[in-house]
Amino acid sequence: MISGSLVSGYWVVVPAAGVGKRMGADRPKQYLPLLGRPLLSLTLSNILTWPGLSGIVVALSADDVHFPHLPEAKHPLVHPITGGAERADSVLAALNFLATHASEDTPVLVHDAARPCVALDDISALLSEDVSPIALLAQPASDTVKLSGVEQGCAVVEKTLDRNRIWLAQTPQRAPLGLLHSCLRRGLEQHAAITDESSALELFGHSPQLVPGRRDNIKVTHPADIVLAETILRLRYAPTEEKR
Ligand SMILES: Nc1ccn([C@@H]2O[C@H](COP(=O)(O)OP(=O)(O)OP(=O)(O)O)[C@@H](O)[C@H]2O)c(=O)n1
Ligand SMILES: C[C@](O)(CO)[C@H](O)COP(=O)(O)O
Repeated sequence: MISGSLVSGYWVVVPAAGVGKRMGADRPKQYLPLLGRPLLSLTLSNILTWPGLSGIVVALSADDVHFPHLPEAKHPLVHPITGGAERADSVLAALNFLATHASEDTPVLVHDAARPCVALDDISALLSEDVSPIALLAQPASDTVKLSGVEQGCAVVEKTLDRNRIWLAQTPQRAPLGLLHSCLRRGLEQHAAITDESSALELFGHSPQLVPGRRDNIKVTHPADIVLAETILRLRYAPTEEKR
């Protein structure tokens, strides 16, 4: 149960400039059909329902020819920009744009285009005034977690980790615009390995709050994830009687 009011006036950055190597499809995975609609269209239309949204900056590949055909491309709150070589570069490009359009204390949520299933109750949890201004959705580990080593070319167990301290990071990840912009820019200048916004903030001593997220906020990465995401969305939006 979410207590307290929700943060409003935030912007959402959507990194959508990837090529989807692990998907191995005939087009970037963000344009593959889910329930008959391009994945990115589902994610953007989901975000456009979030309360208190000021705008969306979507980072696209320089050679993206699909985006203009999405209905959301014409939405006044959606601002396309050109992304970069890696996800972090795309997020930085979006923050460079935002820095000329919003104040440094504006809350920013970064959400993967590849996560169309994020639920509104998770967004409300992340936007709660009770939550730290630097926070991320994450799934507490429910399986036993192994740290791997290599022996004779095979992955072997090096040790079992305490799963009570293991969380699988999701998105959105939230931070004030100026802080995230500075940490990401400086982290990339230092050639640090930055695979999410939290890791850029951690580089400079920040400890983002972990907000428990639903297991069905999956990142569509491999071919099997398409059917899984469609099943999640069908169950999410099916009429009540069909959910039994
Ligand atoms: N240069 C990049 C690389 C990735 N992304 C985005 O970051 C999100 C998460 O990245 P991932 O799931 O790895 O997507 P891809 O990089 O496309 O996948 P792959 O690694 O299989 O190529 C995706 O929405 C992707 O479009 C991006 O904006 N810019
Ligand atoms: C940001 C992220 O979704 C958190 O789990 C993940 O790091 C993205 O990784 P990817 O390799 O860019 O998909």
